Amino acid sequence: MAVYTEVSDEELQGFLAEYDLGEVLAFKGIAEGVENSNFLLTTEQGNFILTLYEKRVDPEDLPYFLGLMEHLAERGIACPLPVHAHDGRALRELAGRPAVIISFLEGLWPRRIHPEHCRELGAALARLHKAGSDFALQRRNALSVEAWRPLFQACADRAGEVKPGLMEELDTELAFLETNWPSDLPAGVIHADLFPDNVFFRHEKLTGLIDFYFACNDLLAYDLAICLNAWCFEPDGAFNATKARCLLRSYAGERAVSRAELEALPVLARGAAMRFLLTRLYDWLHHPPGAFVKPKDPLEYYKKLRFHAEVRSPGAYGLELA
Ligand SMILES: Nc1ncnc2c1ncn2[C@@H]1O[C@H](COP(=O)(O)OP(=O)(O)OP(=O)(O)O)[C@@H](O)[C@H]1O
Ligand SMILES: N[C@@H](CCO)C(=O)O
Repeated sequence: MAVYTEVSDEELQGFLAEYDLGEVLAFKGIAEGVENSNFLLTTEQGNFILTLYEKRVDPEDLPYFLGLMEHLAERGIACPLPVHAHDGRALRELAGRPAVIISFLEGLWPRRIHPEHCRELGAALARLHKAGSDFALQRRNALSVEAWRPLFQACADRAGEVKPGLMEELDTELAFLETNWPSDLPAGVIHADLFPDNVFFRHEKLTGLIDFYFACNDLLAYDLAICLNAWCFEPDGAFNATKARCLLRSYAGERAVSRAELEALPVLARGAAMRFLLTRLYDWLHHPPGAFVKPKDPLEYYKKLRFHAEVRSPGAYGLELA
């Protein structure tokens, strides 16, 4: 479960004295999530999430993530809003960690994806991209194509434990991606990790987007490719063209997708698969024995990578070139 740092009652009381949230009614750790420690905090003012940022979040990036949530929320995107303390600051410290209280979003993430979820997601992603277009801060994508070879090298000597011959195959694939990665497509703020567990729904209507801690400036269509991988494959590995069509068409209904973006979709989806394959492989090979967070399956993303490598035309994803 994702509570790496415990917070004592005294620490919590001292911390909350800086805010106008009233008395604490309940406080408990949240099991989901793997990166940070999250707590559900209920006060006289309602429900909130208290997050303590753990080692993998660079504190220098926090003003970008928090500023982005504020920027998007002000423009009508259903995302958490950081709560400011008396001194005006949202980013503070608790139990030796950078800490923030954010607003609580209603809804549940979907355990079984229906085409309607993908339709809702496509429109929300496009709105997020449009709302991010005038966000003033910049953050480079630290997990884009230049980062993949160092990650690959950090796994190279043990990847055969996961699948014989995997490294040889990934080496060839990486060389292809490094040569063919597009750079001249529309760019802006992307979420970069919009998996089902980061999107809340009620009765198939999208109610919120969370976890902006990989957000950065990169190609907008790359975000679409990440969602295609995370939402449009079945648990048995089969690609679901209906879900992809729903996702892409509803995205395109909100933000026009250029011909160049569509043509680049197969390579972007290969790259998106490589990114999550490598981070999962790294975590699989490097997680401490007995750690309570179960690493995610890297081979799920190997199968997605193989699928996209065979795609000859973006029509396979259900959007035709104009
Ligand atoms: N604003 C929010 N409103 C309601 N619930 C939230 C909110 N933020 C986080 N949660 C809850 O906390 C859980 C973990 O949050 P989050 O995904 O941000 O964690 P994380 O540690 O960054 O994990 P990961 O990057 O692995 O998804 C979510 O699954 C959700 O249950
Ligand atoms: N969404 C990521 C993990 C958290 O960032 C994955 O499924 O590999």
